[in-house]
Amino acid sequence: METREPLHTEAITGVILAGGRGSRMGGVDKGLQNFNGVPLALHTLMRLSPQVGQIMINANRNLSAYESFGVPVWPDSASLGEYAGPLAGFITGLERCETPYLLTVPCDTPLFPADLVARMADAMARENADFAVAAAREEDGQLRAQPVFCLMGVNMLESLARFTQAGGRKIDAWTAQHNTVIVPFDRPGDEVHGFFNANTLAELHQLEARQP
Ligand SMILES: Nc1nc2c(ncn2[C@@H]2O[C@H](COP(=O)(O)OP(=O)(O)OP(=O)(O)O)[C@@H](O)[C@H]2O)c(=O)[nH]1
Repeated sequence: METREPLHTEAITGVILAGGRGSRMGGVDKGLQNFNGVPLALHTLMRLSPQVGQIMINANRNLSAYESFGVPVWPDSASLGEYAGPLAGFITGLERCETPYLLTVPCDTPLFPADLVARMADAMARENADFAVAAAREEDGQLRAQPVFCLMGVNMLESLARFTQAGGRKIDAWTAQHNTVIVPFDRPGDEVHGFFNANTLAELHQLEARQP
């Protein structure tokens, strides 16, 4: 297989996915919940900004609160119906992206690696892949893909539109249709809790205690 040119991180736009219902957190707007005194989406923004060329937030509520963080904020279009899941945020990101590549990150995983984008971009270029998806070793010792951490070319929009119009809603079912490289983040030195996410307020408080 032919190896592609290196993929420069300036060519990547990061989209912070904060558009969910947050039902396991009692229906609150997850991205606006504080993590060590900083709203989760803003914490994510600060961690992601040095890693990408551009950044935006995908949110469906409290848009002015997100806008106060100083980056573009885009809600999902109505085309898939309300709260269609993370792929609705992928579509929004791909439609609004002004660079050749888009990286998705959730707003509820505040300790994700500082070298996330560089390693995903390297792997994608090395394998000449359509997608790079992060993987992390979970508490049971298994290495599992974290499909919401996904790097792709903006040319994937057409494929995603087709997939979702046919009723598809699962990220991994979509990426499986293409050439995907899984990028493990389990080297010695990688933060063990890097991909722990907070679905409930109790999990959010547990994560605060793990902040290095
Ligand atoms: N744009 C958009 N993003 C979503 C939607 N649903 C989930 N997400 C995002 O996808 C990521 C993973 O979401 P989940 O934890 O599965 O869903 P959630 O809505 O945040 O929380 P629960 O309702 O408790 O499942 C989060 O970053 C969410 O903000 C949606 O309908 N639209």
